[in-house]
Amino acid sequence: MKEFPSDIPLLKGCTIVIIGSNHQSFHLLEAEIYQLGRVHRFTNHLWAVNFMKKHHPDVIIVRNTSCEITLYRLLQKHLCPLVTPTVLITPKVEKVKGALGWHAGLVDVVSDVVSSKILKQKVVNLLHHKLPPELIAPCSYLDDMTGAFNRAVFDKDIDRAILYHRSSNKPISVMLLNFDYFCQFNAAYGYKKGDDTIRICIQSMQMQIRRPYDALYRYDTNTFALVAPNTNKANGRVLANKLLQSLFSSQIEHKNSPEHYVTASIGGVTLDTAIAVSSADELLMSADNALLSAKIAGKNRVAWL
Ligand SMILES: Nc1nc2c(ncn2[C@@H]2O[C@H](COP(=O)(O)OP(=O)(O)OP(=O)(O)O)[C@@H](O)[C@H]2O)c(=O)[nH]1
Repeated sequence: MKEFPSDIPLLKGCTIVIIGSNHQSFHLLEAEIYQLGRVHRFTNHLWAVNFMKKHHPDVIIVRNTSCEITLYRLLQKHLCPLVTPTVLITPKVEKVKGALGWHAGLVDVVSDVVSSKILKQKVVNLLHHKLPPELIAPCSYLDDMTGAFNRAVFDKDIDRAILYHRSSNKPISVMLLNFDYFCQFNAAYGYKKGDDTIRICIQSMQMQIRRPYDALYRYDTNTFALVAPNTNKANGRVLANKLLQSLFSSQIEHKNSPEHYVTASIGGVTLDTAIAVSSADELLMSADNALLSAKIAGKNRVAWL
């Protein structure tokens, strides 16, 4: 078998993420991968997802005997389709092959009895065929300023969330969060400080969002959307209040706000059996109306429809 030399410039500095249990037999299998570039290994898939949001890997290898499908769904949710080639190593190749993931960047499913040399060669081939960055850039899925998912991802996810609700009957809470008195903030501290403040606030809110399928998106300028599947109205309100509480307790000075600190308002709506909406637009209009009620009622609060 002809091998690509692994020291050619293309492979230098590549980033490979391996996700999966930390068993000794896997170390043997993965040993050759470590020669290819910077390898980051995670046993916790959420840590891996957080890492990958910041440092876009060139290849992902998922290795987990018990829950490949759950793990893969999670990757599918958090990573932009087709951007990062993903190889799944599993004892159940045939089962997984027919299941899912192909449209989301999965390029190969290999058995866990594959040899380490073949695995390495597969990864090298992927690195060679990876799209150049200028072609990948338009597929970006994160908002550059805050690291939240961007509007394009939101538009797809909200439609998917509504379909999921229809087929499962499980509730979905959707919130719109808008910073208060932000025009005055910019006027007092400058636009650059305004940008930095939005970034810090959103990053600290991300820490409060613990459930893996909850996601935060930049919806429009200084408005952010949170979609929380399997979350009823009561729990949605709890989460919204937790976010506002954490923002307020950060005590970021805002001398032109009556609260003296940066605050935000949230409008929420829960899609459940009591509410029938025909489209994402209708759902978002309800969340927007709730946001307006929170603003009219005095800001720094949650209003729910
Ligand atoms: N620094 C900064 N400012 C932004 C950004 N996006 C929007 N803004 C500013 O936010 C202000 C608009 O926010 P609005 O929510 O419409 O109005 P507001 O002044 O916050 O008033 P309320 O929402 O009623 O409290 C404008 O001054 C925008 O320039 C951004 O990315 N960075």
